[in-house]
Amino acid sequence: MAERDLEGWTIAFDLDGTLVETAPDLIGTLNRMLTARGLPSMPVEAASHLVGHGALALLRHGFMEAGAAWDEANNQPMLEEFITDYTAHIADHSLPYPGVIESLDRLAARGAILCVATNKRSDMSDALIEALGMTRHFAGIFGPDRVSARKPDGAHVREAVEKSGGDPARAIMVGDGAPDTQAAKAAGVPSVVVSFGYTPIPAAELGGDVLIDRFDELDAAVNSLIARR
Ligand SMILES: O=C(O)COP(=O)(O)O
Ligand SMILES: [Mg+2]
Repeated sequence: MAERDLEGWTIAFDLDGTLVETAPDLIGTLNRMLTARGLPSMPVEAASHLVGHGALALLRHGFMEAGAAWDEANNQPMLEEFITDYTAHIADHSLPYPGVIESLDRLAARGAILCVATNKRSDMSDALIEALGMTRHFAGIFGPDRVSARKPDGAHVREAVEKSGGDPARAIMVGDGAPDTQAAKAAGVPSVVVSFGYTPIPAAELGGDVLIDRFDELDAAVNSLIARR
């Protein structure tokens, strides 16, 4: 039996690029919207750095990188078109990264509360996590619409932890991008950065406290952050 040494601790996870490899489906939707307008599609590897600030940012910057004009007046219909297509393809290719499920099980067995703090809208986050059979792992799933401000605002992490029944003074954020490390810092929460996500800035330069290359390194990262406290 694992010792319940993480009782009272909450671990908040980013979703896209941290728990789940979602870029193929997100960029798939972007590419269908580009090609429908006669614009060139983007290779997933070249576009994945666009993921992390929500669907509207992905669309806006994806269209601009494809050389298309972006009219802010059309934000709402473009976002709706994106959401309709993406929802229909939400788990065509998306899968949890290797070791994620085992890692979540281990942390829960050690007594930690687990939650999700993502810039993906909550309904799509719920749908993705449910499609992958991962809902049972989380005390709560918090897109920007379930908190008062989105990452990089610290309120996103703080409120996700509190609404999950945890205490921000005993919490850790795990993410792949600048919104995650900045939100964690603003919330006074230490952060673990995964090196395999979607950041345009090198993962080692995001200002996280510990960098990991694989999920089976997360237990040790959590241990070292708690020991430093
Ligand atoms: O959907 C996005 O762009 C970002 O999602 P994330 O916060 O889970 O990385
Ligand atoms: Mg992310």
